[in-house]
Amino acid sequence: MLTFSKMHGIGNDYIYINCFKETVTDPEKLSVFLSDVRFGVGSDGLVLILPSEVADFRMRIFNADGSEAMMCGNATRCIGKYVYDMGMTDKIEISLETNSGIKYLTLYPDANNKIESVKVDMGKAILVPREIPVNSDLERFIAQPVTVDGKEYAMTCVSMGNPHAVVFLPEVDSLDLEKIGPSFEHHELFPDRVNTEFVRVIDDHTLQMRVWERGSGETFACGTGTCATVVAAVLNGFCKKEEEILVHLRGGDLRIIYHEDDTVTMIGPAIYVFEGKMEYPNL
Ligand SMILES: N[C@@H](CCC[C@H](N)C(=O)O)C(=O)O
Repeated sequence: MLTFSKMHGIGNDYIYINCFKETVTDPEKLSVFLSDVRFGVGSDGLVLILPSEVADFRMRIFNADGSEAMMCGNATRCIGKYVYDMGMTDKIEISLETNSGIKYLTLYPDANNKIESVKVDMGKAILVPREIPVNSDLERFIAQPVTVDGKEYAMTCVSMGNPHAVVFLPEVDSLDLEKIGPSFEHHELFPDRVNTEFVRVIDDHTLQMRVWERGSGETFACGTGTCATVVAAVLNGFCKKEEEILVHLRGGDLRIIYHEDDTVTMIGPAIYVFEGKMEYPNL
């Protein structure tokens, strides 16, 4: 039998497997299987919690289509909660190895000594320039023109270990993400595909965001995408560095700070939903 847990960070839900106890032989296929709501459990993908030789723990994250990603902001917070609540650590400052380097987590326990929220030092944002002549350095990064489904958008491309294209729009509620999301994801500009954030600026401390995730479709939240969004908002002059920005997503809110040294801090909740057991599927 395979024991798994379902957890979510503001609705971005993954199946978590504790690989200190379980062995997963084919995580790509297992992610596709488990993510399916009818034949599996239903999730945005699969997260493995593993031992690490360079940090306290290690994370591997697979999208619902089985592709492995470099980083996942919401899963970092959930792993922080999992390892503390399950008694795998008694530290509230832990390090987590990811495919995009080591991330540092601060865990905040509630009155029952269960973790309710987690702060993650997400490392440095990397700006992705456009390859056309420009007048200034900043112009190389912001408002890059892209034509999608015959319509022109201005996007700011930011890597948080994984790639994000951030598009600011006057409103995002009426967008047909099932249609434009895949067109961004598979656009010829992104041979490795891309996560796309559609963002409305509410004021200089508040943003609203919807996201189409590479490999999983529209999700209720994306941690790395929210960080990329705040970085893009600062670059475009909507927000300021060192100020806490509240981002409203479909599943809840995240608090993000883009620092002077280009590192990004993310703060948000982590929720344990249930533990399950299943026969290891015939993949
Ligand atoms: N939901 C995640 C990001 C998951 C990976 C992404 N879809 C990719 O392929 O890069 C988050 O919270 O950051």
